Amino acid sequence: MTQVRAEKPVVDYSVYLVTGRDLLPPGKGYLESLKEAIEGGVTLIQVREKNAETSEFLEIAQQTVELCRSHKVPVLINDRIDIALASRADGVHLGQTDMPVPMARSLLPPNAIIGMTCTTSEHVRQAILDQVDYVGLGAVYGTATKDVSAPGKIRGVKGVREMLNVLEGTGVKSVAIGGIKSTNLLRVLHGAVTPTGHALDGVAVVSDIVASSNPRASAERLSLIFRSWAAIPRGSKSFSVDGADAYLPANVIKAAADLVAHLTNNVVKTQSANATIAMGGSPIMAAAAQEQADLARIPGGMLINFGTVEEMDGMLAAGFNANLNRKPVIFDPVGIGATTYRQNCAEELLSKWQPTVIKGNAAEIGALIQSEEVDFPRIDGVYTITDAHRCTQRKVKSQGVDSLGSGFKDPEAVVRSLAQKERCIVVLSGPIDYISDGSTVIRLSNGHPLLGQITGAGCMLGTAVATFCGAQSVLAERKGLGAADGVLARGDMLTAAAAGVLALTIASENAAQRGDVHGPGTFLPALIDSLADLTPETIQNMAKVEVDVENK
Ligand SMILES: Cc1ncc(COP(=O)(O)OP(=O)(O)O)c(N)n1
Ligand SMILES: Cc1nc(C(=O)O)sc1CCOP(=O)(O)O
Repeated sequence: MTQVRAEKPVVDYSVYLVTGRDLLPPGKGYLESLKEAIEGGVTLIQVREKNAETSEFLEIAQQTVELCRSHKVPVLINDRIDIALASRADGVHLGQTDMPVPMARSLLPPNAIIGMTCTTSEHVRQAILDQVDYVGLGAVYGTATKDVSAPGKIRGVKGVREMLNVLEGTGVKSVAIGGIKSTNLLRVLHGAVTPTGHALDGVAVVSDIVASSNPRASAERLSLIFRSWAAIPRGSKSFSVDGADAYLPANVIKAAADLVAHLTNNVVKTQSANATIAMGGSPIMAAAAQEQADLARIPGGMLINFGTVEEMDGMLAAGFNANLNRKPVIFDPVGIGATTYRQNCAEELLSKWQPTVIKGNAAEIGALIQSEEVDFPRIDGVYTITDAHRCTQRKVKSQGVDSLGSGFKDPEAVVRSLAQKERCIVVLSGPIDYISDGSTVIRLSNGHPLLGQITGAGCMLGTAVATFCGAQSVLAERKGLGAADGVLARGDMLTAAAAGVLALTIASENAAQRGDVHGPGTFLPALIDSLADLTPETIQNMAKVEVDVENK
């Protein structure tokens, strides 16, 4: 341990490599791999030796410290205070069953870095009391590097976010660990942010670097993603809002023949495909998991509508690959309130990928909020959602895939809250449509009652949002806007979601006015016609828009 330093070193936790010699590819030396990883951008090293005898562990630790000193990268030792002291490392990482932090602190020099593994919020609270320097939060995902199969060990991105909430205002740093790779890093970083903007200080990885035959390139990828993400100011808006005009169709573009991939239910496939074409998009109904990687490379939007919940593998792969390629993902959790199975599926999907937009009716949005808040009681298929802050009761019923009842007492608060929690745009459909990014709420009052008399109108709304978000992201990319790798979808997705809702609801008003429309049967084809006839000017003239910006 270097005794001369009186103050704690400033540690960059961003790309934290935990070693694992057993994972090295054949022919790759430990120190060779480490050096390349450091050159690629690793900022902190932990020597983790689960099978070595003390003498071997010490030798490895000493060699690591020597190499890392010359690169000015701090070294921590997993579990063993004695090895940390003997190798003059910068500190230790302790697990829940290792030596208690106060005892470790009393043995180590005052400037030693101490990190602690946390799997629950309670662990985090204790770590704060113990004044650790940082916490390792996980496991985020399953991993072959360590046995995390015990119940509750895999926390997902939401679990990490929950633990981050506890850290707010404490100054204790945090990294996430477990199954993190360059392919899911951006999704982890984006999802693990609290409503006030508190985010991870870094990510800890083993296999993504150690098992690589090119650890320099692997570290560079992780480092680039982390830095691009960190460069985006959290809490800042990607747009400025002066009033409703900001959402009117100077911004409302017609989709320019970009691909809109649909994983949608069998009931609405034909009409959703026709609606997409009418809006200028190019639909593909593609549900197989095996084709999602190819599809995601084509610019446009990705709609995941689980109306008939049959293709879970396809939906898991679709969102994951869309995130990977920065394509907007529109999630329509049709009928999620109807069965526990659907709720579990939504939970699984949202832990695997980050939606850009969640679109649902009152029952669907209510069910999603309920699954976020454990103390929302569910009573006989009626969701009684108690807002702990306001002590009000709101009731939204779910029956089949339709919502009953009048919706929420405070829809603005609901969409804001869900958007903040899920870190995406939320569209709550109904007689008035509410759209929020967690701060701004847009209210749109267009639409016609005939929309409620045809099947799949809600699904077509999802299609319209996906078409406009897809087109917006393609245009943003073409203009070179927001091309940083740190964003999951390029372009102003709030405006695009509003544009999609306006397109369908205004088209419904125009269709209903036609002389040849006598009821739902004649309304549906007229609606497709009206979508095809829409112009930005029509939307501009007919849109009923109000915007509410939250002043924090
Ligand atoms: C950064 C980081 N976080 C968590 C762990 C896990 O530590 P622990 O719980 O002590 O388990 P083992 O690593 O000892 O198996 C870690 N090592 N690093
Ligand atoms: C060492 C470790 N600790 C974990 C925890 O959850 O506490 S997961 C883990 C292994 C992480 O390895 P990889 O990056 O290869 O998935």
